[in-house]
Amino acid sequence: MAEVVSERGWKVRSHQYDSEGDLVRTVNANPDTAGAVVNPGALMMAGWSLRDALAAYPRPWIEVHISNVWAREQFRHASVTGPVASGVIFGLGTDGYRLAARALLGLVAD
Ligand SMILES: O=C1C[C@@](O)(C(=O)O)C[C@@H](O)[C@@H]1O
Repeated sequence: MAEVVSERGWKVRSHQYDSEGDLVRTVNANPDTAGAVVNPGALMMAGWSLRDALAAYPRPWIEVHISNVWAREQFRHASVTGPVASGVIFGLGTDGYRLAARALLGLVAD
């Protein structure tokens, strides 16, 4: 991702947390970013606080899931976060992160 966005001079800030509160604080603390790529993990199904934080995030953001959630259990087929994303990528493995970074370049004006 860092290599993809470097063409615009952007840097990647990378955060990984297990707790929803830490994720919410991170989203809220970074409104000054060009955009975001978020894999909410299982919080896609019930992370309403994260959903609200992402809905308030003022920049484009892409939801990424490494696995094809539609090919998995029924409970993974609905996302509470996806509807407030600029776009969603799933099932393409970790390439999804690179593709999301590329999509952000297109969504954010120079
Ligand atoms: O934690 C994960 C991983 C995941 O977000 C993925 O990247 O495929 C898909 C989620 O349903 C699951 O809970």
